[in-house]
Amino acid sequence: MTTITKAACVGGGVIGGAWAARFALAGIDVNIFDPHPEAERIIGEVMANAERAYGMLTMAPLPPLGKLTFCKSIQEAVEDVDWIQESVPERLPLKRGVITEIDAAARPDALIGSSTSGLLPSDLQAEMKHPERMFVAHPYNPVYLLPLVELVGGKKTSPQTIRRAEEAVAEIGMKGVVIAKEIEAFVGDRLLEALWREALWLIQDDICDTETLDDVMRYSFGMRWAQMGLFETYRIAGGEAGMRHFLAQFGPCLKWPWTKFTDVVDLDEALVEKIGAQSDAQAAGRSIRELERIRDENLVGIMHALKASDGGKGWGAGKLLADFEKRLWAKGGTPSTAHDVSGPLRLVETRVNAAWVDYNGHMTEHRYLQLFGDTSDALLKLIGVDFAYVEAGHSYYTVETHIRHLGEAKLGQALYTTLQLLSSDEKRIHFFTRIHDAASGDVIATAEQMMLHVDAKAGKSVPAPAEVMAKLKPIAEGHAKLDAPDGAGRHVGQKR
Ligand SMILES: NC(=O)C1=CN([C@@H]2O[C@H](COP(=O)(O)OP(=O)(O)OC[C@H]3O[C@@H](n4cnc5c(N)ncnc54)[C@H](O)[C@@H]3O)[C@@H](O)[C@H]2O)C=CC1
Ligand SMILES: C[N+](C)(C)CC(=O)CC(=O)[O-]
Repeated sequence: MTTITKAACVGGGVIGGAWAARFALAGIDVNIFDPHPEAERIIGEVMANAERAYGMLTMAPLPPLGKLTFCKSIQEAVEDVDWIQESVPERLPLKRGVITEIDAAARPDALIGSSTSGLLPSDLQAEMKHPERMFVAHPYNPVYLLPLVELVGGKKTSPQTIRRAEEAVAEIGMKGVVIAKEIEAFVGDRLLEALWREALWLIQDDICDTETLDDVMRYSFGMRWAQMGLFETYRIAGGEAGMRHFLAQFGPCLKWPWTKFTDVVDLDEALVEKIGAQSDAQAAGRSIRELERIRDENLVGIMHALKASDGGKGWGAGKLLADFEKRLWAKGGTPSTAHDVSGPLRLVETRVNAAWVDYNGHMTEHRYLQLFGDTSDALLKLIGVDFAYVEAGHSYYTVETHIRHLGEAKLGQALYTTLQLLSSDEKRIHFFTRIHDAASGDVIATAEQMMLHVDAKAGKSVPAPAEVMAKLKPIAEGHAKLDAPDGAGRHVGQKR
């Protein structure tokens, strides 16, 4: 299994910055080289949006955020990393020069992916000493949310490189699709170019403006394409007779004058200005960062819908997200060292991200419950109730929660949680969790909760097995010596 422990991004614009966010959110440290004087600010803003998006995307325990290091040269950025992603502007001589420089400084076993949207990998690797480890890894914007990477090898790329790349991107929640033969623009951009060319003609010929064209897409086939591609969609459109009927009915239309595919519109000054003005009007004053946030919210919603599809098994990008989360749950929260049971267990470290903040400017209610839930999940992992245990048919369910809010948590604030067992037996675990401000240690919220051990299929509580009880025992014994927490056993009510 190929995993990336450290990555480098050469070029940190729209795509390089979002690659950096994808890596960092998967817990990978990233070196960045980009000569742009404001690269750090720009990537910082992309990171903020990406963290906000992941806060909405998943409740699975993300690894600690990878560290971003801004480097002064390509050599410094790439010399000690496993994966280098080149994302400099789309010009062959520039890209080839940069990739050749990366090749000279990188470890011979490091993988080198190019974000190019259409250049041939054979052309990019032409001057490399170790071309066998170079390939196209073409992502889609925003790279931190859209999971696809087209993996395209050149004449000198080894099959092993493509296999390693496929494995490595899977580990960061992406779907590597291997393109069988190199061709300009690969698969995705060939399709997009065809659509884009036709769209430009429709604007040039005053058939519609940019907003109308976008409405035609987003209220119709745009919605379809997130969940089924062209062929699966058209199979259904063929009715009960399926694809063959569809081809018989609509195949001949391709010969009618419905498209102008062979002609490329002349993007002269007038057309550029026309599209620019229509696009400005469509944006209605929203900044690019605002539009990115709206786009991200929509994409997260779509992925959540797809995750619930096919009777809960997940579909397409939603199934991929579910599988990624399984891996995060399997890895996350697993204690690396034995816990000291002479005090409350310190279990979760986190930071308030933008998606957690409400209109009052502080962490919103349900995110407290999420943190309490993450903490009880961490306790369960500690006593052997992990993903495999749950899949085998048993689990703990929370049956009662009492939360007290004692302070506020603001955007970016570092927090940690501690958990104290109050009592336990074969069926029940009664416990008290505190959320602390990481800087001062002050308690900002507490929860008293009860969990029941259940047989999930039978839908009833049953005694936990001996191996779980054996792991629970030392914690229970240690915590039996502690004073009852202030606030335990409280109920909601006014003093009369
Ligand atoms: N923007 C998009 O929607 C997509 C772009 N791509 C591909 O990603 C690549 C980058 O495109 P964008 O990020 O959109 O461009 P961009 O213009 O936003 O970013 C390019 C960055 O490269 C930096 N740069 C220029 N020369 C450099 C050098 N010698 N070394 C290091 N950095 C250098 C620039 O300062 C800039 O920050 C292109 O190959 C493009 O085809 C791929 C998928 C989608
Ligand atoms: C416009 N583009 C060719 C750079 C687009 C892409 O390469 C993929 C995308 O994200 O649309």
